[in-house]
Amino acid sequence: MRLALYQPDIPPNVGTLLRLGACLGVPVDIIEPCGFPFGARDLKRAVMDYRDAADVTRHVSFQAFHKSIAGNRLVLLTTRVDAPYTEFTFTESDILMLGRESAGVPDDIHAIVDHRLVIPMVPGMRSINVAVSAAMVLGEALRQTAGFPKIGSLSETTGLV
Ligand SMILES: C[S@@+](CC[C@H](N)C(=O)[O-])C[C@H]1O[C@@H](n2cnc3c(N)ncnc32)[C@H](O)[C@@H]1O
Repeated sequence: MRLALYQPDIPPNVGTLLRLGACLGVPVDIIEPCGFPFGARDLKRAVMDYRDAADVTRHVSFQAFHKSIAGNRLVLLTTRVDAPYTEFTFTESDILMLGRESAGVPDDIHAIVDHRLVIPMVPGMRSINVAVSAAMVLGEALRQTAGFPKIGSLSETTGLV
């Protein structure tokens, strides 16, 4: 399982997602251009010292990213479909892609992904925060594929939170 962030706009969201990936052992792909310098202070504040544990790959473009994942299913989380993620069968090699906070993904990318899933919302609500969306769906995907780290396999805690 991997997470992919399409041209993220908001540094604290990226920091939160890198921390999530570090804690769950899930690599994160960043599809550039980001809407901020990658070393932004508020990204560092959100990722804290989990940055070194995060497995991050930055791609210069969607095309470069797409080429690098050939053979894996690209699963887009989007508000524009009516296929709930709770009814989807995930596989270990799936890549869960999140759209940019301001605009999701463009139509051409929406059209070429392998699967599109929604987190069902109350009518009239626009969208859920991107990091919260990722956490919800990643949790279900890891549960289905027995992909969570094993309890007891984690290294000793540092005393930091
Ligand atoms: C703030 S939302 C972007 C909203 C944007 N207007 C759109 O239509 O995608 C950022 C990203 O979070 C994810 N997201 C937010 N709410 C979601 C939902 N209910 N179902 C699936 N993905 C969601 C999507 O990947 C989305 O592109």
